[in-house]
Amino acid sequence: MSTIEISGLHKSFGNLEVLRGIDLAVEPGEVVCVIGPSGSGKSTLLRCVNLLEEPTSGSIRVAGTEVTDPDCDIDAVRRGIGMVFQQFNLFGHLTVRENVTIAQRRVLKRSRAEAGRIADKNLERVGLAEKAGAYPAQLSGGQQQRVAIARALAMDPQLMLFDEPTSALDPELVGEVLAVMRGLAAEGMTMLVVTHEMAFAREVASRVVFMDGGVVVEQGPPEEVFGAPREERTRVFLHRVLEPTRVSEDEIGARPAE
Ligand SMILES: Nc1ncnc2c1ncn2[C@@H]1O[C@H](COP(=O)(O)OP(=O)(O)OP(=O)(O)O)[C@@H](O)[C@H]1O
Repeated sequence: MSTIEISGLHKSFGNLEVLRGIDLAVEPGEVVCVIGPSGSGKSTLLRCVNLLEEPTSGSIRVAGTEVTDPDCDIDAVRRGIGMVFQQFNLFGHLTVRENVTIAQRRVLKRSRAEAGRIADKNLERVGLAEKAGAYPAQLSGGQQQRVAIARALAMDPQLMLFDEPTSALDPELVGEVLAVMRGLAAEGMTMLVVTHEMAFAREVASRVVFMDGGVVVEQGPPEEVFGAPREERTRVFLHRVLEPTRVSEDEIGARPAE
C-alpha cells in the first residue's frame, strides 16, 4: 500500500486554480522532493495531504485512508503525519523539552515521564540533547527548526511532510537542518519534501517531482530529472536555479563611483 496516493487533485482559491489535476504516489521509505517555481502550488499540495486545505476535487489516500471522505477520522490521520513548516511555530514560553512533550501529552495522552523520555530521545536524534532546558529565544533558527523536527518525530509519524524547512534560515544554518533530514532519510523515514535546496534534492531524494502551474510536469530519479530532463519547462527552471550568479572579480573589487 502506498503511504500517499493522490489522484486527480484539484484545488482552487476563488477563481485561482492552484492545483490542476495532480497524480502522485509516495511509497513507504521513499524521499520525494517537490521542486518548482514560486506559486506553482507545491505548498498547497502538501497542505492538502494534511487537510490544512480542503481539496476542490480529487482523491488523497494516506496509508489507505481517504482523507477527503467526510466520515474519515482526520485527527487519526494527522497523528500519523509529522509536518515541519518554514516557520518553526514553537511556544516561546515553554522550554525545548516542553515544546516536544506538549502534543505527546495532549494528543497521545502519554504520561509526563514517558513524554519526557521520548522527547529526550528525539532531541538526541536531532543533536540538541543539551538544549532541553533552554527556551526557543535562546536558540538559533537552525536549532529551533531541529526542535520542530524532534517535536514531529516524537509523535511516531509514519510520514513526514516538510514545507520549505530551510527557507527562513540564514544560509549558514541551512546545513544543520538538512543534515538532520538526511539522517532521517537514511533511517528509512517516508518523506515528502517541498524544497528550494536543489543539492539536497539531487543527493537525498529517491524521486524528484517538478511542478509548474499546478501540474506535475515531470518526475523521476534525481539523476534523470537533474541530469537529463525530458521537458523543456523543467530544463528552463533548472537552468535558472542552478546557473551560478556570475560576478566577475572586477565587479567584486569595484568601488562605487564617487
Ligand atoms: N489561502 C490562500 N488563499 C488564496 N490564494 C492562495 C492561498 N494559498 C495559496 N494561494 C495561492 O496559490 C498559489 C500557489 O501557492 P503555493 O504556496 O502553493 O505555491 P508554492 O509553489 O509553494 O510557492 P513558493 O515556492 O513561493 O512557496 C499562489 O498564487 C498563492 O498566492
